[in-house]
Amino acid sequence: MKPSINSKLAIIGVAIDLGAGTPGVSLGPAAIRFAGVTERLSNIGYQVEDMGDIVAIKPVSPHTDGTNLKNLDEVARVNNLLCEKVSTAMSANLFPLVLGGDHSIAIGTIAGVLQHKSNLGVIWFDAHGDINTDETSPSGNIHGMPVAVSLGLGHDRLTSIGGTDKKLNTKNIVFIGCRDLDAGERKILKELGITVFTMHEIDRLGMTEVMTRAIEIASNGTDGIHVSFDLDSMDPVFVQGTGTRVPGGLTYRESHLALEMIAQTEKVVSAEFVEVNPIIDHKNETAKTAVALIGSLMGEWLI
Ligand SMILES: NC(=[NH2+])NCCC[C@H](N)C(=O)O
Ligand SMILES: [Mn+2]
Ligand SMILES: [Mn+2]
Repeated sequence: MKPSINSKLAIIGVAIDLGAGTPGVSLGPAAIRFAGVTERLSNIGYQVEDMGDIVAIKPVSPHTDGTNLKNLDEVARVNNLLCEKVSTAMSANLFPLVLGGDHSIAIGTIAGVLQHKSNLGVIWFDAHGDINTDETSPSGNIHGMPVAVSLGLGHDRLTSIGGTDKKLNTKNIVFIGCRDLDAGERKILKELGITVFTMHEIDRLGMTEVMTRAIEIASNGTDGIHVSFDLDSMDPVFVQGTGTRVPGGLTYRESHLALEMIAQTEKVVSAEFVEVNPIIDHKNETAKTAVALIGSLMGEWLI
């Protein structure tokens, strides 16, 4: 089997749970490595360089600057480091595969990729919208905000990461699998005209049609596609080990089919798999699922 994309790959772990409400996703990178991610990718012909983990340190007091943003200082510090690390990997012509950690790390990953790809398309798999700002967030958890930040919306400690001029374009972002959007998020999504394929559209149109449309949106006028995969996009029966489970999600095969179709485009420049929480999991199954999904995105199934 031949890798479908850049054959040199960097694994970057981010051991952080400070952006999430439930502790434990900081152990995600270890769980995914334990489930054999490096071997799996080596077996399909990738040259894998493990760049190790960025480790978050729990602050004494969670609040900063009088905002409702939980752990803002540390989430910002970690994402600045991640932005640099992703950018360094891409400068060395390595495909950055980022392992979470909570979804706040998409802030650093995307900021890093934007240093190299100024017209980046994004396919975002999630039960949630992750497009809250400090003003709309019901929780203050930063993992519910990375899409907004990557568009330049929200607190400047976050939007400044990687440079305020390097942001995503709303017309090239597409969501897959949403089924739990906050009122404020619906408003933002509507105002910005962002395409969302909720579970309703997936049920109606089928995953093949949804992905055909999604790939078109993320490809149109872009210089690459970033895949951000929150394990909670899948149905809870497949992912016990994730903190914000919502019933009625993607099936195992729907998820794989989607990633396989993206792999076939050969336009993927970076990816992240987030919200794997081994503490609440059963026998590391969620990390194993993540590794299998990574295999599909990286072209394992291609003959
Ligand atoms: N990456 C995630 N799992 N995000 C869940 C976000 C939940 C909710 N919308 C919030 O803002 O708090
Ligand atoms: Mn989610
Ligand atoms: Mn998410």
